[in-house]
Amino acid sequence: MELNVTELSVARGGLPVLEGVSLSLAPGQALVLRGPNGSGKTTLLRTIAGLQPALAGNVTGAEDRIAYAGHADGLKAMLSVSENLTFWAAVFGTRHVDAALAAFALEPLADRLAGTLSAGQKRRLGLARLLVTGRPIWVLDEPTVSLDADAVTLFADAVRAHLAGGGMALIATHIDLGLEAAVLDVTPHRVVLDAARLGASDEAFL
Ligand SMILES: Nc1ncnc2c1ncn2[C@@H]1O[C@H](COP(=O)(O)OP(=O)(O)OP(=O)(O)O)[C@@H](O)[C@H]1O
Repeated sequence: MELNVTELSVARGGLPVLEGVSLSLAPGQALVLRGPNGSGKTTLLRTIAGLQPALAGNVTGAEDRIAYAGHADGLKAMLSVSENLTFWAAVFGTRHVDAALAAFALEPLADRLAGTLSAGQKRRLGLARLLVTGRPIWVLDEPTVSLDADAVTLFADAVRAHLAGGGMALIATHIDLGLEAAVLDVTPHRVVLDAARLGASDEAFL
């Protein structure tokens, strides 16, 4: 089943950021989002993932099918690496964490408390979580932050394997992951606000 986004308009802090964004993903496909800092990629991904409401437009094919990985890794600091994955596997109703440990070279760290990991190791664990969700659509916001070159390769391999298994991936990234993926530049969809509208937002900065 495809993911379809139609004429989506999204807002952050009460102000419109992007409008008229349409995209679709079929099983086995990846789409890379591009755009300068602050252009609205995170806001778009969060809206597609259902973490915030859209101003206008539709998202279909997303319900209970998206695994979202944002800037925060969402780890339990006082659980070990394997306990973190087991926890998330239970949340998503899956069981096996070994493949996820292996895909991100986490076996040597399996018994380490997540809170003691380096930034790149935490990121690898956060990405390994995707594999235990069992969900077909990966929505990923700057997934390679803190990763070294070897870990970027592991990540790209994991995405390729996911796609080969009929999964889908929507990825905001500033780097070339070497994936066969279509590219959507959000720049033409940016909303240009005048000074009056910029001063009109009273929404809390969350
Ligand atoms: N919590 C917030 N409240 C108000 N405005 C916000 C909030 N978070 C982001 N913004 C603003 O919303 C706009 C879009 O931000 P967003 O994070 O979606 O951009 P981005 O394309 O993901 O940027 P980057 O490439 O730097 O990660 C920016 O102008 C940003 O300053």
